[in-house]
Amino acid sequence: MKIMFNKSRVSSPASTGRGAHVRLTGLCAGYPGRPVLRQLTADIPALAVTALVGPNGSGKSTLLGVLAGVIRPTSGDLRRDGERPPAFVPQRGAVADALPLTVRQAVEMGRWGERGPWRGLNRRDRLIVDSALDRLGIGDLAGRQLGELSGGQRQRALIAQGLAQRSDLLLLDEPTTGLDPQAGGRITAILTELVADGVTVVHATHDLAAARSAEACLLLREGTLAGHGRPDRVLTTSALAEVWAVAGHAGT
Ligand SMILES: Nc1ncnc2c1ncn2[C@@H]1O[C@H](COP(=O)(O)OP(=O)(O)OP(=O)(O)O)[C@@H](O)[C@H]1O
Repeated sequence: MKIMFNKSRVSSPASTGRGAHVRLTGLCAGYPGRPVLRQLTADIPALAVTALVGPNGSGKSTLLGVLAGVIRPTSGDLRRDGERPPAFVPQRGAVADALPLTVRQAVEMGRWGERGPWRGLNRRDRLIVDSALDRLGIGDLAGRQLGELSGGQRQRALIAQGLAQRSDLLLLDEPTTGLDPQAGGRITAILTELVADGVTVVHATHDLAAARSAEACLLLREGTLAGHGRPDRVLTTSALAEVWAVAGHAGT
């Protein structure tokens, strides 16, 4: 992300300071006529899993969009280490179940950013796809249609597609939503394992168990930061009650 904006700055690389992969300073962002994120100042640690937590409409997906570089900050500063564009894994519900794609074809799409959709994959691309399938434990599903898979299997295919982009920053929107606790726990464990491969992981979640197993979290309340840091310190019963009480009051 190297674009410079009038009132905001998005810059890379190596300017975040020690230990941070992304540094937000006074960051504001939203949609035309709809400000959402207000004055966020926080670090997202490198080589860790960070959970974005907050009620519906608190701005988690908007923040993911900013981190992905698809939503421009209106003011403030975003600094990010790393040269490669972030990889974004959308909400499972946003991806049509009936897409006539095999798991391998879906994961191969992760190479399009580098190769272009109309150029065939080379040997290196195919090795990267094989490795992403293996990492997510779905090599044996490679020939199956996406639409035939369970929710947890399909989610793993989407994460493998993100991994095939070979970014050092993986962003995921609610990767465990709609999964049973076992499948959700498996996804959470996989995210933790990816850190050992050199990936910084940020995911938006309503799953408190997943959030608590992250190394860091950002708790959002109506587009502002209600807390950030270690989940055991931030996601206290009183903080959660307060944030959700505000959301209830606002009718979200
Ligand atoms: N494309 C858009 N245009 C205008 N406003 C939007 C758009 N997308 C989201 N919003 C608004 O921005 C605010 C934050 O939405 P966002 O999706 O970031 O919240 P969230 O915390 O991810 O919510 P959820 O948990 O429901 O997914 C909401 O008030 C929402 O209505």
